Amino acid sequence: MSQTIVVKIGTSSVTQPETGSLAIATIATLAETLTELRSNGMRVILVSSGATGVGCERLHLKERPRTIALNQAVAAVGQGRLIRIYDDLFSTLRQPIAQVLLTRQELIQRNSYVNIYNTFQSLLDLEVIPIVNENDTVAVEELNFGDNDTMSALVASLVEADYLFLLTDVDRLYSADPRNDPEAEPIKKVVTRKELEELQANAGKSGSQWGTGGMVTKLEAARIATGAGVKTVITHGRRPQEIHQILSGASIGTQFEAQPRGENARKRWIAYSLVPVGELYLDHGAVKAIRDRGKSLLPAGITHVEGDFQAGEAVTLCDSEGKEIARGLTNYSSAEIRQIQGHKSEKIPLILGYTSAETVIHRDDMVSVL
Ligand SMILES: Nc1ncnc2c1ncn2[C@@H]1O[C@H](COP(=O)(O)OP(=O)(O)O)[C@@H](O)[C@H]1O
Ligand SMILES: N[C@@H](CCC(=O)OP(=O)(O)O)C(=O)O
Repeated sequence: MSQTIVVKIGTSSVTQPETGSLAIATIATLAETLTELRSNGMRVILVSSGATGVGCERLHLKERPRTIALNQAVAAVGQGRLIRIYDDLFSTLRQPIAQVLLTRQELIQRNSYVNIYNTFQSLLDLEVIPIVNENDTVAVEELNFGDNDTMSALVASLVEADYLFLLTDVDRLYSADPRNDPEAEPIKKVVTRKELEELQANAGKSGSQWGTGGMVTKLEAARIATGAGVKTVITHGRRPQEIHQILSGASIGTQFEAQPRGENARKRWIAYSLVPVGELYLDHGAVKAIRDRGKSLLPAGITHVEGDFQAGEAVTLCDSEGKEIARGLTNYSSAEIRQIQGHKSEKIPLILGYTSAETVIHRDDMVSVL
């Protein structure tokens, strides 16, 4: 079976830091590298940022737009220009590409998530390189990604990629932001979940002027991707050709080992793509049953409900101290759960006048925190 690789390139790499104009040499080398990988039989997806940055340059704006409407308008200007450059370069190399614009909303909806999966498979079977970006022009504020790091990890999980490359404007992750701290130590390898969580706890929040995420979102992307069995590498975007050496085992960038791809695809969708809209607080017995024995959640173990949600939406399950232990899709709305919490399942028809399910969350619809 051929390998699948997802390469994400940030605004800081597709544009010139001084002028904001397109970094043509970088994009050309990236196109050559990805075309070579494709010709070697790999399935390749490119996630490219830059719509807003390129739109700003086209419209002579000196900084990123501060209002949503302006950002959406500027991204619409830049995206066309960006894809045109990619199409020109890849066409010269006789490599067909496709533009795929996604929103978080579509990755939350199970049916559109499955549709996106099928579309990617068809494009990859056709030996096309899909070029993905967030559909900034229609994304709503409460549910946008903002940066493409998280989205590229969800795409890598969706297609069960072997590798995710996060190309940025530093050569790897450091113990602190190297722009501000000359003593920052390079980090070459991250092997365990615990090491990754410690890095996440220490990560600074600053990014470059045009990028949005900084290292915080790259570490979150690494958590999602490695949890889905995808090896993840943070490396310099100005040298895309190094992807070849990394695939041959060279120690370049920061390399995160993949965890075993344990959960099935639907459970990964619940764990990473959904955005929980409420919280259920559980008593000690329910926490133990779920965490240690993988049981379903019954109304008897619920002590408190936060938020307003409908049946079928995603919620977080918390212990009595508010620590998340799992998340899942609820069979009842928040209003119904407030009535049945603390009661045995056989009381549900007496209280509500009907029963939708014995469980509030069935174990098939639940994942423990990864
Ligand atoms: N611990 C760190 N190690 C490396 N870079 C860091 C770290 N913390 C913050 N950064 C900053 O993150 C920036 C890259 O993030 P960002 O600008 O969002 O890039 P991109 O546009 O590629 O997504 C770097 O220029 C660097 O200044
Ligand atoms: N979708 C947006 C991504 C914004 C952005 O700057 O992202 P990144 O450079 O990946 O931190 C765009 O194309 O402008």
